[in-house]
Amino acid sequence: MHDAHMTIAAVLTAAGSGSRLGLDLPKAVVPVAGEPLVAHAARSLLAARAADGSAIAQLVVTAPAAHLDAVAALLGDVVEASGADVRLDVVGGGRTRQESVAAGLAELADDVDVVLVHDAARPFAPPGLVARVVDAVRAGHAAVVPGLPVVDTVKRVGAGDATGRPVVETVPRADLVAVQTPQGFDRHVLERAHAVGSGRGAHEATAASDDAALVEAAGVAVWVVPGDERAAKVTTARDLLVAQALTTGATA
Ligand SMILES: Nc1ccn([C@@H]2O[C@H](COP(=O)(O)OP(=O)(O)OP(=O)(O)O)[C@@H](O)[C@H]2O)c(=O)n1
Ligand SMILES: C[C@](O)(CO)[C@H](O)COP(=O)(O)O
Repeated sequence: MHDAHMTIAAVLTAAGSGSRLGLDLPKAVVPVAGEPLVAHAARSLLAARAADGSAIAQLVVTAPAAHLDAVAALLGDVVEASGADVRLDVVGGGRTRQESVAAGLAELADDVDVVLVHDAARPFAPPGLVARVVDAVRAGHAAVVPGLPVVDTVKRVGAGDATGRPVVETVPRADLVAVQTPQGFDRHVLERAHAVGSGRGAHEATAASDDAALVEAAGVAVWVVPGDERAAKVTTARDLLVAQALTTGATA
């Protein structure tokens, strides 16, 4: 894990439908500031430089089946504009995010040692955050996630009725973080975690909502580094309005 010549790849998940956003287009190809979310996310990944100056060498994008060619053309332009020598692969996604990441991992080049997994739905994760995650993996942590403190009071609730649910307890929040992407991994740790957890991936009810959960379930420690508010996820129509406002400088 301390080899200065490790090769970095990123799996950029963009194959979701965006059902909570509720538009006709898949979420990753919805434009903000004139460009689809997936293009913004890819540009940020490619702009990142680790402490030793290294950058992402392979970008694997998971895309909706009906948009494979369009996403490949779009991301080809982003890679070309970056001026970097980057291998680009675009693959069809799976039924869940977990399956999509697994499909992306299957495309990794042999010499890749460090894998980032990032959501196109987090289009404005700054390059500095990407670098922070890579540097922590290189420092010896096999699994690294960015996390932000939880600002609301958090309560566990029980089964209720049509009017609401009863509080079971107030959860102490000092030790809680809200986890973002990109998440960074030793390649073999992530591949093994996906292999162990593959039986969960077919259905949303059982699939892991992030890759670190699969690594935890495989018994490997996960390390948290400071997250960044700019890496917020676009999930709902309101999130999209906020992203549009922040990129144009307007108030939301
Ligand atoms: N089968 C899937 C589902 C999700 N994703 C990606 O995983 C990221 C996080 O998922 P989420 O925000 O839940 O996206 P959607 O599944 O598109 O949204 P929704 O749950 O509202 O349908 C997104 O970049 C999304 O494109 C994916 O690649 N393949
Ligand atoms: C991976 C993730 O973005 C980390 O916060 C999140 O788990 C995705 O969750 P979703 O249920 O797919 O929105």
